[in-house]
Amino acid sequence: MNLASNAAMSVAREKFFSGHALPEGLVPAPILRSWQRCAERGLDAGSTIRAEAMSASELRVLHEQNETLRLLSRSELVSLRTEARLTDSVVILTDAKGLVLDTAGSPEFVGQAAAVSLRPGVAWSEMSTGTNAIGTALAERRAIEVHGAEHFFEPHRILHCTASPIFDPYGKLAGVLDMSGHASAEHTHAMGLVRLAVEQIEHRFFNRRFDEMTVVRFHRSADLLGTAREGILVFDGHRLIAGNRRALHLVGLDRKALRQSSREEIFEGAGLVIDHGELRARNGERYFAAVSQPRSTPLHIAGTLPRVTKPKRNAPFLTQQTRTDLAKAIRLVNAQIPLLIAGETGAGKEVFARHLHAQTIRAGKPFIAINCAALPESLIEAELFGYESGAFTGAKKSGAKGLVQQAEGGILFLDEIGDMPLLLQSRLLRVLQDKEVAPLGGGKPQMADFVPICATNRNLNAMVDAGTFRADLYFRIAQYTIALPSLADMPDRRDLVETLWSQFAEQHRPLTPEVRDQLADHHWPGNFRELVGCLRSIAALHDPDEPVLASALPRSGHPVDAPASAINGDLGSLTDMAMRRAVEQHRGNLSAAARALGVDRSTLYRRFVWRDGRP
Ligand SMILES: Nc1ncnc2c1ncn2[C@@H]1O[C@H](COP(=O)(O)OP(=O)(O)OP(=O)(O)O)[C@@H](O)[C@H]1O
Repeated sequence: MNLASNAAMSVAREKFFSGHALPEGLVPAPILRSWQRCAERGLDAGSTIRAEAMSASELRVLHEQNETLRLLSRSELVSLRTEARLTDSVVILTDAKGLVLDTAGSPEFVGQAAAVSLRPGVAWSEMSTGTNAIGTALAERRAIEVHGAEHFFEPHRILHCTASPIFDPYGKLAGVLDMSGHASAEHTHAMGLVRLAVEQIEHRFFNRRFDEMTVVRFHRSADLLGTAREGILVFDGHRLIAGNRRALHLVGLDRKALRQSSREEIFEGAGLVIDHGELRARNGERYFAAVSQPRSTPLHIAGTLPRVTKPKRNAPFLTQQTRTDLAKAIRLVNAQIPLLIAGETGAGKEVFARHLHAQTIRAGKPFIAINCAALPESLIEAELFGYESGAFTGAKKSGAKGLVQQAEGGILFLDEIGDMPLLLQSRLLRVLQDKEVAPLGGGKPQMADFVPICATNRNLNAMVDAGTFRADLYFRIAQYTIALPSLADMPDRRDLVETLWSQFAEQHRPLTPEVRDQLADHHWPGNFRELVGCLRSIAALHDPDEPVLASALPRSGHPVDAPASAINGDLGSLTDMAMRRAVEQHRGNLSAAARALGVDRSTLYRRFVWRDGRP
């Protein structure tokens, strides 16, 4: 700031703080609005600022509450740190209330910044710290620079701060990224750098959990699709639920439209048509577009967006303990620490692992599941590590990528790890140790970046003692073990039955307390798999308006009284009947029958192929 503007600022402050007049035209409008807000709240520019710092344990809680934001911002903080060191500045990440989470940058300036309380745990909202880039960006909900004496409080005159709010995909404030340096230095690029970094962070938020939505991504250049420069709109059925700045700008909307506007309004309103990978606007502008549909809906790009109904993918039922375990597991996976999930069959080990994956920083990357018990021993090695052309008789000419390589950047879920043959255990151990994998047939080793999550329903410790499981592999994969409870050990089974029923039979009448209690008290050796299968079958066999009678439920030795056709037998036969009916209707096509019933194909296999020996 030059001498003339310094003088103008002195006049402006004098006018404003003496209460004589509003210094309109002498200070930028957003700064003046901020001064007014501060004055209205009774802040006194001449008083000393009391910055209340947090205790170490309070700061730990704050960090935990903002774990996702911190993770998604980490690489931006690291890359801006270099720039900050060059300009003798500091980069600051705050939460949505302006509480400082992390700082990085020039060690000298970090020291000086700490003297004016720019340190973790301190609040930089306008109401606590007066006009400043963090607080004012939050209040104005836009990027802002606050220079020297534009700060409300005198001691902050030494600062030049640039900040931008960070929004999550749903338009909610998630935090602020700020760069602060000496007011006397040049900060020409600060605004550009902060904006770019925030764009990256906001884009990273979209990598998470939109599998079940229709996501439209577009950009003028095909090369920039998939980068932070693309526009993104996310639809849940017909409703616009998420979007980034670029996309909202193109369709002439702001964040307030999220959750309010429908796909038809937006596309018709802006005259947009999606056709063969292109998004065309009424004014003739063309964009390259990629549309991803909910996982189970076939891809369809031509014409306007297809109508899709959202398939049901309910959040799993978790006990209080499992929720606590999940929070820990997210942190461990983010720190690349292998996990072991132990639990009886059907206790939900894979469901838990998938739910966990969706909440880690690897969410946008693959989740590759392999059941070590289901693959013939001779194939596991090739399946896991891939092979070069001609590696063995029957190998594909082109060779094949192994599951380990397919899991690149994501999670490799090794189910029934106790069933992995000893020889392969050594190979897996080497891959985990070296973080490198060489395809069969003498292929060149390649770096592998994945986090292994193993699952077992066997006692691996006992297997180690018996010499059937390698101790060194056990220590490697079981750095942290999560034990999922069997249904019999769950404290809140009534709640569980009600929740699952409302998910799988939402059209049906609620269960009566008597029926619910009987289901909750029943012993389910197949755990969730069995209970869920049973509830689905009951729902399939009952008219939604018909109450489920207690007599239709399992009680040892009690006949099952199903509606329409009386079946004698226990709950198993009720389930069997629904399954057989579905298999017949789909002429023996197990995949189609499983889809219709909403169960895994493996469930039908288990019941028909393994038990009866034929479908
Ligand atoms: N927490 C849960 N909430 C609701 N349903 C669940 C939950 N966990 C599992 N299920 C249901 O049970 C079925 C089996 O779960 P999953 O395959 O995760 O079990 P598992 O422990 O991996 O079994 P296995 O040891 O036999 O491989 C799922 O398809 C789902 O329908």
